[in-house]
Amino acid sequence: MDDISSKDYVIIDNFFREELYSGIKSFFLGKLPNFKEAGIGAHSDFQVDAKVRGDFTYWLDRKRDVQLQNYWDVLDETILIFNRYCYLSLSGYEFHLAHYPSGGHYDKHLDQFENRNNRMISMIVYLNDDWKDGDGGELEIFEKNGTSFLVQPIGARCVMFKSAVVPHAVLKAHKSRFSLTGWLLYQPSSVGTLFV
Ligand SMILES: O=C(O)CCC(=O)C(=O)O
Ligand SMILES: [Fe+2]
Repeated sequence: MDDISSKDYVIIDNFFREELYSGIKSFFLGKLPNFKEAGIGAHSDFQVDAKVRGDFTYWLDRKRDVQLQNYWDVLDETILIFNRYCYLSLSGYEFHLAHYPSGGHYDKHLDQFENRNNRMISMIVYLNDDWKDGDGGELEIFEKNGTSFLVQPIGARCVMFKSAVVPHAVLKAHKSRFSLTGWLLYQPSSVGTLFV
């Protein structure tokens, strides 16, 4: 929490215990046939542009995806911690599973949309069991001082950052890259309307 206040981001390894990790991973693999090509922007701005991003996503729904109950519990706890220690007023979230096939990437961007700024915290947990140097797919985080650094998408690693101020990119993956990515919102996502 101190890191996200001072540096705008935080990286936490082993964010999920083993059992939760494998539950989420098998849920992910089961849903793979239902993933859709991801777009950029919200509302009418929504567009699919493979030049900008090359991932496929599956939006989660707490009521429908009850197999993820333990994950929803972790999320509730995370939101409570942010509200208590960082004085945020988070009251909702939106999450999707993401699959970058080999060759997939995401150009440098911010996670807040121009016409919808309720995304406060971006939260990514990687689901890649044996990611190695050379597999690509690193998350590049751009810091305030103009430098950037790379984060390997290794299993159970969680990256959180302030959605409005931390530019980031996903470098080209050289094999399938899996993640659970979402945003903690200061209003429920229905206010800004979801896209699929
Ligand atoms: O998967 C990642 O490392 C980042 C994904 C991302 O930037 C996004 O979905 O907005
Ligand atoms: Fe992003």
